[in-house]
Amino acid sequence: MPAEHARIPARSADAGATAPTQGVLVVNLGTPAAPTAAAVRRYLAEFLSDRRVVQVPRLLWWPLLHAVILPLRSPRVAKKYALVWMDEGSPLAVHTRRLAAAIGERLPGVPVAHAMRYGGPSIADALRELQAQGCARVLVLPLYPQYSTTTTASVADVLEHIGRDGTDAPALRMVEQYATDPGVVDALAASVRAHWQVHGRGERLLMSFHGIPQRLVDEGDPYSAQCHATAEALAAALGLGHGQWLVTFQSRFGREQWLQPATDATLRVLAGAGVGHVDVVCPGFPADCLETLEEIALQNAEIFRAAGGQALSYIPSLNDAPAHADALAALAQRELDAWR
Ligand SMILES: C=CC1=C(C)c2cc3[nH]c(cc4nc(cc5[nH]c(cc1n2)c(C)c5CCC(=O)O)C(CCC(=O)O)=C4C)c(C)c3C=C
Ligand SMILES: [Fe+2]
Ligand SMILES: [Fe+2]
Repeated sequence: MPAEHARIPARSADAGATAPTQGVLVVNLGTPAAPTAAAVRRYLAEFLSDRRVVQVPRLLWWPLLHAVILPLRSPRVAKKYALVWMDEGSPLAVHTRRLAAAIGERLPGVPVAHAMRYGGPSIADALRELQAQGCARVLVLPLYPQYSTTTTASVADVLEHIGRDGTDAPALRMVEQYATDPGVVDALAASVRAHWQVHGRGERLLMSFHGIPQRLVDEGDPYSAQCHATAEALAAALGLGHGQWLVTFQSRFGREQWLQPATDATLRVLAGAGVGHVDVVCPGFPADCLETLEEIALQNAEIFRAAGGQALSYIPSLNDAPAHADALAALAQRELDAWR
């Protein structure tokens, strides 16, 4: 299934006869610059001010965010970041940077950059950089395999603004989703099999995706359906039968009903039912981050053990694995070829 893409108008759409130089911009969510309360607060302030992420009316949300949520949450979350921080920085930043470089190695003659939706490097700066390298057209590849209004559409918002604000910018297209891209699904399946070879096979494979409010799905957000499509494709590639795998949703934020079933509650149920070993893979996270390394591999592993389970085995994200870079470079190349 080809990745869908949206055309985003840009002022400087090229009209020349020679093929314009094409570039690729890999975009991820963003992450704090340091595992400190101050840096986490700056990051969360930008992230949680995005109307795509929190839809509470601003008059209510702004005071609640700045007077309650940021002061309470930032120091607590900073301690979690500190547990998974790498020598070169936040895992999300490190893996995104490495993956973009690996994609670039596979696309000779095509400049490849990376950017973050929140924090830096900014999408605007990265596009200026690609333009300075001669790119008249840039394919934007958000590292969100499943489309959501909370994530992908927020990247599109930024691109639309850049296309409209009158500044000279490359022509832009965006990959909207690649939930069942065969190359990525095969890379995921190979990574699960490799993990089983080294660590043995758990009694269940739990596929845990980041949640969103159920209300958004009711309003038409295709995210949940695409998570299930990814999971079905991965289960098929692994030859898993009914009962051997489950889809769950993690990282709930706020008091609203989020997508069900929840990863932590499911782990408690499995442990209570006598399941000793579970494997957890997070196919919605192309790069390891706080939500995989701390929430799943540390916190949920502890929840599972405390509920009577023996071991939760976390299968890392694909990160800059060669098969992952191969698949995303091939996806980008197909999109670039179709844009000639
Ligand atoms: C699959 C991608 C993601 C979706 C969909 C998503 C929705 C979403 N997230 C929040 C709130 C938070 N998410 C946080 C961290 C975080 N989220 C994603 C991805 C998706 N989020 C990633 C990759 C990360 C990790 C970032 C990192 O630095 O490693 C956080 C920050 C951590 C915390 O304070 O707990 C928040 C907050 C909402 C509200 C939402 C949908 C409405
Ligand atoms: Fe999130
Ligand atoms: Fe979380």
